[in-house]
Amino acid sequence: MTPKWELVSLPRWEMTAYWILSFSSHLYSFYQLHRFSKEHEVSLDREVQLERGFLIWGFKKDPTDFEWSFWNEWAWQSLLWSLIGHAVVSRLAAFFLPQFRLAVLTVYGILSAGWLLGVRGLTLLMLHLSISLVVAQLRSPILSWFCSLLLLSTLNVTAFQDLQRGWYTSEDQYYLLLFSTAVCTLRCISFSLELCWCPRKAGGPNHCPPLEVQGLKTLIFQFYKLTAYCFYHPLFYNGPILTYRDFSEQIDRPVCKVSVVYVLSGILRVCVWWCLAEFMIHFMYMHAIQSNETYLEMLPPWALGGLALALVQFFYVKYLVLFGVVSLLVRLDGIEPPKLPRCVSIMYSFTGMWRHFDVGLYKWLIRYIYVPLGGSRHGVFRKLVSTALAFGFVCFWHGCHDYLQYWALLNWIGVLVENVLALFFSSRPLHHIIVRCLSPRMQRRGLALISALSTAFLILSNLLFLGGIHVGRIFWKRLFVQEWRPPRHLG
Ligand SMILES: CCCCCCCCCCCCCCCC(=O)SCCNC(=O)CCNC(=O)[C@H](O)C(C)(C)COP(=O)(O)OP(=O)(O)OC[C@H]1O[C@@H](n2cnc3c(N)ncnc32)[C@H](O)[C@@H]1OP(=O)(O)O
Repeated sequence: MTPKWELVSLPRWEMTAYWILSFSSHLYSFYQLHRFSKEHEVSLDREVQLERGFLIWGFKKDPTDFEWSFWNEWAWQSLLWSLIGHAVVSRLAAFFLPQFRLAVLTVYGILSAGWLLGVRGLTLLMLHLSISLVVAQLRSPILSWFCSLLLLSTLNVTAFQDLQRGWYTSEDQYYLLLFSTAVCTLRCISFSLELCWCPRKAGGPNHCPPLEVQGLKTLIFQFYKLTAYCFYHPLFYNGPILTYRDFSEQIDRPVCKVSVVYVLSGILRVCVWWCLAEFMIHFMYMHAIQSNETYLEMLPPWALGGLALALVQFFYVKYLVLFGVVSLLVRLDGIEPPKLPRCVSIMYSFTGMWRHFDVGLYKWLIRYIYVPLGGSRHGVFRKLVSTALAFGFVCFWHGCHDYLQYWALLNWIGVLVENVLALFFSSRPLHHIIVRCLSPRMQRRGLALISALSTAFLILSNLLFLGGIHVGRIFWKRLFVQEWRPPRHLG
């Protein structure tokens, strides 16, 4: 058996010192980025049209984070009201028609989706669902996968994109359809694979709702279940993703009694996160700056660090808001949502990052890709392949752009290097030497030192995801190449 590392805690004064150092360097680098934003406000305004700010008096606001502006606009326009409507309908149905609650929620979900996506958008989604269900009748996971990937790839075909754009008066409506179709595909994959595996499972009726009996009646019943799962309103547009198994096990539970304090504290928490995200884009124009290479080259070192931190922190706070709102509603329906993302500033490894950031997607990837391909229990080669295909799928699902391919490759390498290092340091002779030469506290400090390297590459790879290739390239050049070169003597 490989020996295990036991990590002890460090003295309290030392931990306090690290927290203070980390916190103050965050704040100082944000302040430097703020100064840079203010100094270049006029030219940034000319380039990206900063908006009139409202949160802090006299400040402008950087509106160039597409996802944030997009969901905020939809939220105020309609989504907030339809989500509140869902909560009311769900409560009323639980009270007056408990046995038909799922049917009521399904009708509500379909009507809400149709209201925003139109009849043609709704028909497209129903077509995806029907095709997936028909293929799943063959009970072949490979065929189901093939069909889902084919459906997913249609989202990137220009002719289909143009056709769908033509259905709407605004680009935003098209994007709403695109996002909901992409998330729906994940649900279709989940449903189809559960259906394929169902007959083989010994789980009994709890784990295996009556999907395995053949016949038209069953097919209609399955379609109803799939529609209820895909059109469940709180999770419909943007997730987080729940597997069909988790959804079907929990949706029939009686809705929980709501304490007003619980709801109000949940709403308050989301409002605080929303204000924090808005504060960040009023205080620092990080998205406008990252879109222009000249600014990236000009940024002083602290402001450059501040930019990287601000980009990843903003992404985290954004997802606290987006997932936080729907998680609150989902919990009121008696369903346990995936945990919210963990703060990115306390992440120090690739492995940990993906376990704790989008927990719903992680569980989905583990259940439908990683474990079926062997995962970590069938040798190194299977682990290499399973990890590659997990990242490969995420890259494909996001559209397979070139910067996503680099992101997936770097993350794959990152996860593998961490696994190799963990094996290396746990190997008997080395473990023995380390335990003899280093005190438990020094072992922990050593791990922290190694993790610093991992963290640096983790930030770099995710900057590629958030900003594209040019951002990754300039950060690589400025932080990893230039900063480590010995200074040249003049004269
Ligand atoms: C100071 C500032 C720092 C900032 C820091 C930067 C942060 C910057 C953030 C910005 C964020 C931007 C960008 C985000 C944008 C997206 O959110 S998109 C991202 C979507 N997510 C991904 O792409 C992640 C893809 N990768 C993964 O999900 C995981 O790495 C993988 C590939 C599944 C591997 O997971 P893993 O946990 O390493 O796998 P492993 O431990 O081997 O196995 C997991 C479990 O399965 C079990 N298992 C494995 N194989 C088997 C088997 N054959 N049979 C049964 N069970 C098995 C294991 O026992 C284990 O069980 P538990 O220990 O959990 O009980």
